[in-house]
Amino acid sequence: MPSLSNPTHPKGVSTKRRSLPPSPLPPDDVCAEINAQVRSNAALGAPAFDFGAHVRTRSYALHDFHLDEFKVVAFLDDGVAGLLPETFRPPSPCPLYTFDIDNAGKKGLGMFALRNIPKGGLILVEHPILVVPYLVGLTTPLAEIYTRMFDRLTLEGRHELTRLANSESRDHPPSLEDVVHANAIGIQLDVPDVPNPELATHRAVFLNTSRCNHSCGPNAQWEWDTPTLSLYLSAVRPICPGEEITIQYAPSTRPRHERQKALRAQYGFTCQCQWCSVPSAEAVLRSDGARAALDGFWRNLPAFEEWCLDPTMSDDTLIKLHLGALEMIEQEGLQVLDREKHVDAIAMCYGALEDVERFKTWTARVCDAKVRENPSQALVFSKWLSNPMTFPAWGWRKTFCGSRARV
Ligand SMILES: C[S@@+](CC[C@H](N)C(=O)[O-])C[C@H]1O[C@@H](n2cnc3c(N)ncnc32)[C@H](O)[C@@H]1O
Repeated sequence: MPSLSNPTHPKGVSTKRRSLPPSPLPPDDVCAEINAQVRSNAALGAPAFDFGAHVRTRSYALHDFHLDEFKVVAFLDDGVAGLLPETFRPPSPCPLYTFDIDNAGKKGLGMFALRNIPKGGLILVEHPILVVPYLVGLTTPLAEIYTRMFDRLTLEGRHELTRLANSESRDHPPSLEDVVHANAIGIQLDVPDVPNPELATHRAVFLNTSRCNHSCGPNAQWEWDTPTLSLYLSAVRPICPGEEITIQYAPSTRPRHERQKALRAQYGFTCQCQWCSVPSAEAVLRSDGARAALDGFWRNLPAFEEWCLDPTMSDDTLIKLHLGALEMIEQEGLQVLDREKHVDAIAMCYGALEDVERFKTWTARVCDAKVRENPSQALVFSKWLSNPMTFPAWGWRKTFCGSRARV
């Protein structure tokens, strides 16, 4: 694991600009196919993408970033490279001895916890070894670009990179392109505000995080941080020593058959996670139902203000819905879905019902959760905790719908 503790790092030296010549315009059918793929991919956020214009306006260069002892090689659009900070800030210190890489059975290798990791606990902080655009707007073969990148890595970096998993393609020996595709994590870099900008999504390969297998009920999540050029991996629920540390490669609220289809199409494997291996058709139905309900939860939920004003809804309508969501999150291992929003909403409902005791219980839970991630918000909630009547919606439901049975 590289040490990440030095002060600031120079941005790194890029090689000559336009290290690859601009491409001729690709054939119409190629453009149409890529346009259809990119436009329909909600995660890329580019519904009007135009590959022809993309290729015409792209100019790339290779960059080396020397961060402490670690070398990052990036192939970047010039506009994107120009938006990177002049110096990268040092990331938070990396916790020691949180994980090991070990055998994960049919999934190959995996990452396993070496000690108890609390919910929200940092598991690892890591720079990528390679960064490439999600879609390279050049007709230069990708293999050529990857070879150039590979040649710039340190000996140790090359060794580690080639030991990562390959995609499951059986029809040719694994190439660097296979390794990148099997191991890349989609990070977002800033793009210039110009017509036909580069896509913000980039593929980044990490020597440790790329060992995390996928789970449809993952116990960890990552966050990308451009100012430090690093990824932060943290636990979304408590993790025990020996437990495998997993992340999600694709959103996990779709039904099982759709999740499996997407993972096969995008990554070439059949998911073996515990949530895909439930024992019976009934269990699959139950799981799919819960995931569908969570997927549409916020879209289908009556607004808090509407509930406060509408006497035809019962006092516990929203509370029951949020408690149900919390139960489904536990059942499906979907703590990645921000359960705190439900806790927050339940506290608000009790405030609107002037239920001091329950308002305090749930607000205390909100405070606990926010202390780490948003201390200034935690302060506001702790003010409401010590004096519930300062909560802005205090008694709204009671005022508008009259006094009703407590829930
Ligand atoms: C990013 S790598 C993860 C680490 C990998 N297992 C290794 O040995 O280095 C992705 C590959 O791991 C395997 N994998 C990850 N999650 C899996 C899962 N839930 N079920 C089956 N295989 C999985 C697949 O072979 C996939 O192509």
